Amino acid sequence: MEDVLDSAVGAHFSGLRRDLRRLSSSSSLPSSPSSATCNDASAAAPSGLASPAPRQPFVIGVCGGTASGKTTVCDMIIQQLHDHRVVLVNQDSFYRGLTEEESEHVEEYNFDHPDAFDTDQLLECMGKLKSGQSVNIPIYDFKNHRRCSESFRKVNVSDVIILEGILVFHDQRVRDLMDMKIFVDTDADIRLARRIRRDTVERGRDVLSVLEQYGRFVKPAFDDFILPSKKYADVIIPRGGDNHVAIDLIAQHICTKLGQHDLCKLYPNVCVVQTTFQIRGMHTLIRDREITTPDFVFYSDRLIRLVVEHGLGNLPFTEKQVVTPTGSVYSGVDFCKKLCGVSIVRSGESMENALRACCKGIKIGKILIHRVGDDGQQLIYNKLPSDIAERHVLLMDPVLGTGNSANQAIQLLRSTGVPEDHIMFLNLISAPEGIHCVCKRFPGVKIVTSEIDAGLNEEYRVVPGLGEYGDRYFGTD
Ligand SMILES: Nc1ncnc2c1ncn2[C@@H]1O[C@H](COP(=O)(O)OP(=O)(O)O)[C@@H](O)[C@H]1O
Ligand SMILES: Nc1ccn([C@@H]2O[C@H](COP(=O)(O)O)[C@@H](O)[C@H]2O)c(=O)n1
Ligand SMILES: [Mg+2]
Repeated sequence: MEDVLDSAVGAHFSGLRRDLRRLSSSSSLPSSPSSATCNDASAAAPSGLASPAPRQPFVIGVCGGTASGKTTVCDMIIQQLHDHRVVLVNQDSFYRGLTEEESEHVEEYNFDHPDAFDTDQLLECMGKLKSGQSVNIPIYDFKNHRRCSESFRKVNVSDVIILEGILVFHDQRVRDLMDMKIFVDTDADIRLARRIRRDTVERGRDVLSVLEQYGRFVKPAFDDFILPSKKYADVIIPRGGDNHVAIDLIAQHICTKLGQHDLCKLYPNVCVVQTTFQIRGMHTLIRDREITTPDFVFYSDRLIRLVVEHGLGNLPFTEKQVVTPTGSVYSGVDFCKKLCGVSIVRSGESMENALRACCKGIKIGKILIHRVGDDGQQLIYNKLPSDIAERHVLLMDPVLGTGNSANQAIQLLRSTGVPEDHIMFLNLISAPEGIHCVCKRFPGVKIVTSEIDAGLNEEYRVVPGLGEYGDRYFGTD
């Protein structure tokens, strides 16, 4: 046991960028984005996975004058949210089709008035999407001012719904659906220039008709309906798609919101590594009972490394300046040096290599907890660095189940003088019961995990879980 207590030569580790700590994520189900094909059933979300109760999608409203760059901004946000399922719903899809008579006098028709849209149908579709049902959305043809009678766009359930259109802030019922409202603010002359180009190139109009429509309907409607709705915006983006800073900030905010599992909101010290398809894929592999031991070890190691890096990224740091080989000053940060690992034997030992790989020469202590009966836990062994009370402690156990072992280990660390807020518990999967148990008793302890599972079964095993982790990792199953 003594062998594992390496002599520390100052921790040296590669931490994640500190700002990533805000981008924690839940175990929501990444899947392919919604299909955008006509009459086409798209890929369904995978079923039977380790998701908590389904959460309502995050709804973003994007409003702004014609040709302000709404669609462009939405596309840029979607690109940045590539790890999440995002669907774009255009208010334009809900334009009422013109009757024969209206078509004959199309130049008289006001496409910029709220009555031009079937808002009830939009509300019905949005309501279904919010409640997790897929919907068929009409396809509108700007050339003949009608909806396509045979085709529709099937939109599937998703993590984020972006609703975009000139009048999406006009109706309070539509506004009430939104978790975030963005107004794209672009100069009127730029918008008119873009509109002329777009409508002549893409919508089969001539310049004169565009100018005529603009002066008669588009501009007055902007002044009467769109501009007054700007006050409802949470964020105003000047210059539309040219404003990369604003779009980055918005995408980051959405990621943060998406990443907030309900338990993360309840306990601010719970961090879930931001989910990606890679992470989801690795979880799929290690949870598969058919996987071979080498594969289980390989993918567990990859996930553990991510959790460890995420944990290290949450440690305090100090500012530091260095001189680069060009003689310039680089203002950076210095890692927290006083830290150590403690693994809960035996599964926690699987996490030691990742910690060593990140923190050169780190001291790693051990705690062995022997289960006695169903409810009690008895600690039978520990070997910890003598100066542990002065260190930040990364406590490691791949599975947080009931929370009993974790609490017992944390209690032991506390009794050696480690302050609660110097303890970070790293694991791969957490049961909500375990999170409640630890966070209620030790609210200052930080928990970093890669997924929060559904819960515990009657045998106190995490479900869907991944079985006896230690046996699977060390090949003794
Ligand atoms: N930042 C930009 N620079 C140049 N052209 C742009 C920019 N943003 C949008 N456009 C062009 O202007 C037109 C209108 O943009 P779009 O995003 O469709 O606006 P909206 O959806 O608000 O009507 C499109 O042809 C688009 O390619
Ligand atoms: N048949 C139609 C329907 C709508 N319009 C114009 O489209 C504008 C809204 O779309 P944006 O992408 O520009 O937001 C709106 O200003 C309508 O005038 C149309 O010309 N013909
Ligand atoms: Mg558009």
